[in-house]
Amino acid sequence: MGSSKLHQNDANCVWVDGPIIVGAGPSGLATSACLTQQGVPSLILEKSDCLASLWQLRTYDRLKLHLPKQFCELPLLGFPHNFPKYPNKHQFISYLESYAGHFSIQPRFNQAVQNADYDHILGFWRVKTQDSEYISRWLIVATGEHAEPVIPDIPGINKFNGSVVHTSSYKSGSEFKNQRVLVIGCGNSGMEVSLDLCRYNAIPHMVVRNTVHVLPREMFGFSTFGIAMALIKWFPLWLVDKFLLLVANFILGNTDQVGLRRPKAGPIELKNVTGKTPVLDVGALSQIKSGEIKVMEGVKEITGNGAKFMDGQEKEIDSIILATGYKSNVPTWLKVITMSCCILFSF
Ligand SMILES: NC(=O)C1=CN([C@@H]2O[C@H](COP(=O)(O)OP(=O)(O)OC[C@H]3O[C@@H](n4cnc5c(N)ncnc54)[C@H](OP(=O)(O)O)[C@@H]3O)[C@@H](O)[C@H]2O)C=CC1
Ligand SMILES: O=C(O)C(=O)Cc1c[nH]c2ccccc12
Repeated sequence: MGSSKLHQNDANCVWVDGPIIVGAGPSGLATSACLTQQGVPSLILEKSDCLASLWQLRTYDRLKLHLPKQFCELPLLGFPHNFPKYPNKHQFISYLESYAGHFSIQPRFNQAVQNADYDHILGFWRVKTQDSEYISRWLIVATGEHAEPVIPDIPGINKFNGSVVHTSSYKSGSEFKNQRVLVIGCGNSGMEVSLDLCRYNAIPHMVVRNTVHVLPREMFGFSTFGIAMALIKWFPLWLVDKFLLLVANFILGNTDQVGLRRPKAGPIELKNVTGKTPVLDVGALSQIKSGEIKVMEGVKEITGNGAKFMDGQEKEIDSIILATGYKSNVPTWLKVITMSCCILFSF
């Protein structure tokens, strides 16, 4: 079974047996594998020329999963046993490639979906890419929340003389040796990139405009995420949040003192309400405490060779890294969501 049989006519119209899945990332692959196991064919349309393009093309060299492997494996086929607790990106990609191979998943690459419309009269989805129209009764959206980088409009940034890159193009601090680097954003990307920069003797200035929950990656040898997921089965959410914060303060100290103020809502409540992920500390915090990573309040303005901050400080800067996160691109191509015939998946 695996990939769908395709019926293509001269007008580049392709009839797909089974669902069309948009996106060959972890969710798309997992969905296709589960359908295959049930004897249902499917077809994955992938914008890029490879699977898991976010992982292959838009992650930095030293990236490791920050959740233990048992929380990141896909259904039906787990990680190889010799993988470490926190697989690196190369291991994760090779796992996804063998996963696709195992289930004979062959995405159609270089197919950027431009428009998906449900024909209510005929009961079909019409999914248009740059060179074909695919038709199926079912559409599965698996393009994730990280399809496009968020590039904020920061006053003066166009006049900056140095380089400006988003974290999705950042590979390693080797390109920033001895530079003063402004890292805008303090999510997991901002923290990990700042740490990587320190390892190459760059001087990161990390902009923190808001509150943030920093938690240790592990508590007493167990992953914080695993502890949180186990406790939430037995205790109310507020109590688990209180426990996590108590232990986090015990292990990390009071993060307020280094300019990382905690939100009023606890880490799990915040994730549930706003989707904001806690930062799992993999070493940046100790670099902040020792002053290697400088925490700056929000940016007011970028100048030709530096930045002015909300608190009135001014700094000379050589490069800027936007660690400002990602967004979904679904609203650009899926105009009407009919929940009964469209399923949204997120890894
Ligand atoms: N090792 C791993 O497994 C890693 C996992 N990840 C995951 O990838 C996902 C994306 O993470 P990430 O790329 O950090 O994105 P996030 O969306 O988590 O963080 C973006 C950060 O940028 C800030 N920001 C956005 N716009 C501006 C602006 N105009 N000025 C100043 N600050 C701004 C946000 O602040 P505010 O809160 O105010 O909006 C926030 O601090 C997360 O789920 C994360 O956990 C990321 C890196 C490593
Ligand atoms: O890494 C992610 O994307 C997460 O969502 C991690 C996460 C969500 N909720 C938590 C609670 C405690 C520790 C980690 C997490």
